Amino acid sequence: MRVDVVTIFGEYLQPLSLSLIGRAREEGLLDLRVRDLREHTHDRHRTVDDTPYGGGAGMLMRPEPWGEALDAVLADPPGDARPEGPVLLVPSPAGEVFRQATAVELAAEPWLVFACGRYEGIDARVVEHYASRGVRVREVSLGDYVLNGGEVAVLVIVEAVARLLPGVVGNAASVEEESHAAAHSGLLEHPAYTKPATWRGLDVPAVLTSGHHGLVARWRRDEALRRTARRRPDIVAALDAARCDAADLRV
Ligand SMILES: N#Cc1c(-c2ccc3ccn(Cc4ccncc4)c3c2)n[nH]c1N
Repeated sequence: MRVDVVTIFGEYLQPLSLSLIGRAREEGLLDLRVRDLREHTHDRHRTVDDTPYGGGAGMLMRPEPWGEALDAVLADPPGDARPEGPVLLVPSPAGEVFRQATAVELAAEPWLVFACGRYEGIDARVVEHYASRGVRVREVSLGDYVLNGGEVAVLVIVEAVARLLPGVVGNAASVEEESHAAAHSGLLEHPAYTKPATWRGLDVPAVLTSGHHGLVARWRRDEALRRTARRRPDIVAALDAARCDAADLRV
């Protein structure tokens, strides 16, 4: 997978050189390229922002540098790019919420491009322009809280997507068994334990040392349901609704 990131704070993305994602880059599973938006400014102060039309607090990012930067990225496609080009991801507090299902979708793409805004965001015509040119543009949000820019979202999204690529996470089965994984029917993960069997007076649940795989599976499922019901009633409600829909289809 090729990933291009346009940003004014490239050093924010240095964590993507570490650990599993760093190794994936070294092994050629992930080709991550960070590009400096300021290279597409032409004034002495390398200005990327200006005041918002209509007034309001803060500054917005000017469209011209973004147009030049994104045109340059799109003019340099990877060999396996789809005919329809990349998915252009624009982190934004007003975006669709990024979920595991989004990560699964994006992991099937050969090329992702991120436009990392700062200040109060990017002039809206940038998204409008590239969408009108047929680029698949998605404004995405990490959730209902406010960050200072898009770089943190890129760290999260690149890690969530890259770890789904074959060969990135050593034990592919563990990826399948995690919280929110489809194989787990979207439930939260059950509690997990390792040695010692007793730690500070706390014992590992006896069923897990029983050697009875059926009972272990049942206990894990029950614990996942219990934890999900307690912490994420929204997931339980969505699963119930989906089950009702499926039942309606069977009538
Ligand atoms: N993804 C994501 C986000 C962001 C986010 C993303 C990109 C930018 C660019 C600039 N800002 C700052 C800003 C802009 C407008 N309103 C308030 C703050 C950003 C925030 N905030 N919260 C999330 N979940």
